Amino acid sequence: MPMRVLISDPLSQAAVQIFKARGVEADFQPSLGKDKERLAAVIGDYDGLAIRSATKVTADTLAKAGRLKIIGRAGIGVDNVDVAAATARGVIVMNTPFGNSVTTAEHAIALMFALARQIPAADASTQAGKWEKNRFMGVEIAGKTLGIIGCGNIGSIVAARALGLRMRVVAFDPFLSSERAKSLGAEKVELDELLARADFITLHTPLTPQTRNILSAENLSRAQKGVRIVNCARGGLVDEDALCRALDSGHVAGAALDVFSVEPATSSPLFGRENVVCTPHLGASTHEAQEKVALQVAEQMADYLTRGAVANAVNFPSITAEEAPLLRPFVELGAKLGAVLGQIASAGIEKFSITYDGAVAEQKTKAITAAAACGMLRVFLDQVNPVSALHMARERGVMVEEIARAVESDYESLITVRAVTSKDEIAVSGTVFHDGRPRIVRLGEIAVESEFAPSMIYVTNEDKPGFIGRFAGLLGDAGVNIATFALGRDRLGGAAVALVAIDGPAPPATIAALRDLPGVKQATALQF
Ligand SMILES: NC(=O)c1ccc[n+]([C@@H]2O[C@H](COP(=O)([O-])OP(=O)(O)OC[C@H]3O[C@@H](n4cnc5c(N)ncnc54)[C@H](O)[C@@H]3O)[C@@H](O)[C@H]2O)c1
Ligand SMILES: O=C(O)[C@H](O)COP(=O)(O)O
Repeated sequence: MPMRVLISDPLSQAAVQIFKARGVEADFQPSLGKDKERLAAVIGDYDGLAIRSATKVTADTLAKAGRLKIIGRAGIGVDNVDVAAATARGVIVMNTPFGNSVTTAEHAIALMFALARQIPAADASTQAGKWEKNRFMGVEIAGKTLGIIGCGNIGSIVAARALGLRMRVVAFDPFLSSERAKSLGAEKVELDELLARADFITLHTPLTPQTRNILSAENLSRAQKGVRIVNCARGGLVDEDALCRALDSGHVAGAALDVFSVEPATSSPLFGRENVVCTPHLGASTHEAQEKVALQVAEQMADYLTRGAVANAVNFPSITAEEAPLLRPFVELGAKLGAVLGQIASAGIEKFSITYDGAVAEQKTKAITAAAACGMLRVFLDQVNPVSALHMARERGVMVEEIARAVESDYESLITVRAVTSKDEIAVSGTVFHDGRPRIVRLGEIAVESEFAPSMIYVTNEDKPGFIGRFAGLLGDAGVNIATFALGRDRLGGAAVALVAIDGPAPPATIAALRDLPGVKQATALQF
């Protein structure tokens, strides 16, 4: 069945062409996203959902999206998607982090000029035939200080443009290094200093618990009298009621807002003021930006749906289309090793660790770790996939640890999964040979080499004469055909393991009988 994608927001039609060219069916319904009920009614038919900011993907919507594998945001902010709920359901959420940055930075600069020269009000007055030349006295931008709150992709582009306009730039961003600030030509400052020095403040952070109301009543009062504020990032960064009061008192000389705490913003106490300029979330709305984000999101989504490549996902590590085939055998190995661990564990798993030795340590190990955790959890849970596995492990209190070491071993690449249970610690190691087929090479500390088969029996026993004959005889008497038989022991007369591939699932009665054989410590049926 071909993959199907729903485009539920007004993306450029270029996205449809890309999906088609890549063999993915695309349904272009650009206003559907605004209608929650209709979206919930149809979402179950799709493997992918391509959106902008109007479609809200809630946990309820996701609960109806049984087939959904990926949500692609043609833009930057994914705050209209319940990413935690998507992750828990194993749905990849990806965005296009750079496609509209220049356009949005340009909108911020345009809004700053609109404020400085009161262009919207002057335009309305002039077109009303008033010619009020003396009414609109502006402020020059050159020589003024611009305070940038959030100096990531868009903030840095704004900084570069502002320096070109001969402004001084100060930036507050806890994740901006002084070196990076210097290379941008900006001065890194704390928020209080920015507030005290800026003539214009522009916001470019996501909306997070830390940034919500970052321009609160208190912080607005700390800003210079006559400050002008631009918000082209997210509604909620500025306390809108406090801003109204600061505009009323004249402490804030003007504000230009592209985003609002409630959108669509069809009424607001901020509306109708001469010194307030508003646009309807137009930051990303240029032909160029929309073409870029639509093409990029369609490419990324098609790459994932058809080739397993992951780019710009906010809830999964990136894997390029070139890396995907190289990674695949290790992902398969990880999943199978995890499945062994989950099936042989005799008590609840408290900690899961995975160690990468040799060449594999250079690969995208996070994807392998996710697959291994998924393999382990799938023994206990139906609804888990590599995207949701780490979330589900954490939710169940299982600590996950990943260790990558460039050490040499007997194998070019060696992966060891280990589980600490409430009773003991168990470990399984494996590798991928040049034939691309994963193999088990160690169970605990005992070397034993075996390929994976759909049905296997795992036995640990005391190394005593006659055991193998009794074991094979019991299987023969039960009509269980042995395909391969791998044995290992730590020392003569010590602990031994057997890994037996059989043709068809092991009958439970046979496993029970195996457990009764003298010297057997554990007998477990394995399924892959
Ligand atoms: N109006 C629009 O149409 C439009 C268009 C594009 C992007 N945006 C929004 O603009 C925002 C910024 O986008 P970006 O691409 O620059 O993102 P980005 O991730 O590159 O940059 C965000 C910056 O904010 C900083 N930050 C985070 N928490 C902070 C805090 N508490 N205080 C100060 N700084 C903090 C981060 O360190 C980062 O450098 C996003 O929310 C995005 O959704 C809006
Ligand atoms: O985060 C973004 O990319 C912007 O808010 C753009 O939103 P839009 O795609 O709805 O214009």
